[in-house]
Amino acid sequence: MKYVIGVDLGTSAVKILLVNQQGEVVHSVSKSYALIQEKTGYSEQNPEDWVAQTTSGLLELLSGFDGAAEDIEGISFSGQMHGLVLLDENNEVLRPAILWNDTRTTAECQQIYDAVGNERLLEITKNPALEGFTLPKILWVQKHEPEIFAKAKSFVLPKDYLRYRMTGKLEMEFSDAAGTLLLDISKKQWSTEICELLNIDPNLCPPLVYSHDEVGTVTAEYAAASGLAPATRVFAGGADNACGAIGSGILEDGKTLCSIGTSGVVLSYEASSDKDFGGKVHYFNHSAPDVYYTMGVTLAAGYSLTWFKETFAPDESFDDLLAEVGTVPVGSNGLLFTPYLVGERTPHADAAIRASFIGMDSSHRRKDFARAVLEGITFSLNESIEIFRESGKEIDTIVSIGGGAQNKDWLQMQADIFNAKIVRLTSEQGPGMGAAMLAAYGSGWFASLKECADAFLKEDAQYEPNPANVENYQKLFSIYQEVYGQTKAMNEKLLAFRK
Ligand SMILES: Nc1ncnc2c1ncn2[C@@H]1O[C@H](COP(=O)(O)OP(=O)(O)O)[C@@H](O)[C@H]1O
Ligand SMILES: O=C(CO)[C@@H](O)[C@H](O)COP(=O)(O)O
Repeated sequence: MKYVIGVDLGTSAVKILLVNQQGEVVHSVSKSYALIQEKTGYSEQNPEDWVAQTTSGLLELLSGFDGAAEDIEGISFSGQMHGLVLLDENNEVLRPAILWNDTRTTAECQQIYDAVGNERLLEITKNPALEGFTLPKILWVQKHEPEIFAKAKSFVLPKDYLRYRMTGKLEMEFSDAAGTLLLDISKKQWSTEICELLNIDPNLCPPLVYSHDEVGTVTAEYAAASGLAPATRVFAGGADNACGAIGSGILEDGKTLCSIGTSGVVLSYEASSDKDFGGKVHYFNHSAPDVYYTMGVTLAAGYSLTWFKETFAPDESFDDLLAEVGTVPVGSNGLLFTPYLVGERTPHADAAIRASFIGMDSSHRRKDFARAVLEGITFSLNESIEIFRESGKEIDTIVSIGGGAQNKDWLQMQADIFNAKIVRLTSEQGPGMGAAMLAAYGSGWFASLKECADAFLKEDAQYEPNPANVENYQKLFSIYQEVYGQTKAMNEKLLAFRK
């Protein structure tokens, strides 16, 4: 039997899947790492932690594997998007990585609009300047840490750095490059125009490859450290949302995905780059060759739940914390939560907004708060679904993945709030499975990713919307939508009091 490995370098943890030729996950390991949040709006990680935890995860995975390391034909990656890893001339990391949920760069977004112009930026990149994207982070380092920036010879994204440490070779692939705001997404080339307008040396941008491209094999040094065989073929991999789409079979028109990880995403397949969403949703290159996807992003989706657990139930598991949410009625007995803990992206690109609980009553107990948190996250994702429906997309079935797909009450809530059938696959680990599928396709096991998806992906359960709940949630959703406008100015005044 032959195998492939999919490595999902997430924000909360690296998840490693060993997958056989039938698409079965025969072994998986997860290793977590911390976020560094020194100030409000800041979010960083140490790239060495990603490497150390992946290496230790691979060692654990291989020690529990009864085949030979040589049976593992290929490895590929899925990575948290947009995070800036700056490297010097020896490819040494110059500073901690600045992550996708770091929103310190509002001034740099304005700098981009001033230099490039809103319309031209949209023409080239198909996206607006958002704090989370990589280019504003590069400009922030250029302005605030000039001595570090002077030493920078290249930049990569999180999983590209991890892959570099395995192969000794530096590349970026199209699906992650799309989230830098430096890629001409239709031409699939770095935009020298944007680089010149912002005084960025285009040589900082690494060579571009496709997600399924073989970029080398594992170095002898990394093989010795991880237990992998040196002949293991390494494939470039993709942005976690692009890989999540592959791992959920979002490979043709009309397919929609909801992913609740640290962030939350509603994603839709696009065959071409010529649709016009006016920048309301992100528009990126897929990890399937030469196609695209659009998506709306909730910055703090699973992160809101994690925050709630760590603050109010640090010693309990997610399952224990959520055990009673099914006994609380729709609407959490009048308690409403907006998940703006670190600002928001879709539909409100706003780094200053913060979260609210509205309607707290002395009768509310922890289970009401827990349900309100789940409902608020799901309402936020529903705002992206509304944008897609308003653009004419028909959304009647949604594949749900990520940590959020582990809870049955939450899956039913998604069906009721999205008013669509929710499908859960046998593995909710879409991005890791997508990465494994890129390795399987790259290794020549299948003629296309679609063929691989047909062989590997299986439905586990379906959740149908309950009409009475749908009606109540529609009323609650319109109240939810008012909260942003009602709290925006107050949050701006509170900015001065934040850490
Ligand atoms: N049993 C569970 N039930 C519901 N949500 C969960 C559960 N376990 C984890 N989560 C949520 O899933 C999130 C992690 O999902 P994951 O897809 O692993 O994220 P990432 O890829 O960002 O590291 C956590 O933030 C948490 O809120
Ligand atoms: O910024 C985005 C997408 O634009 C995030 O979706 C990141 O890619 C992180 O993903 P998770 O760790 O939540 O999976």
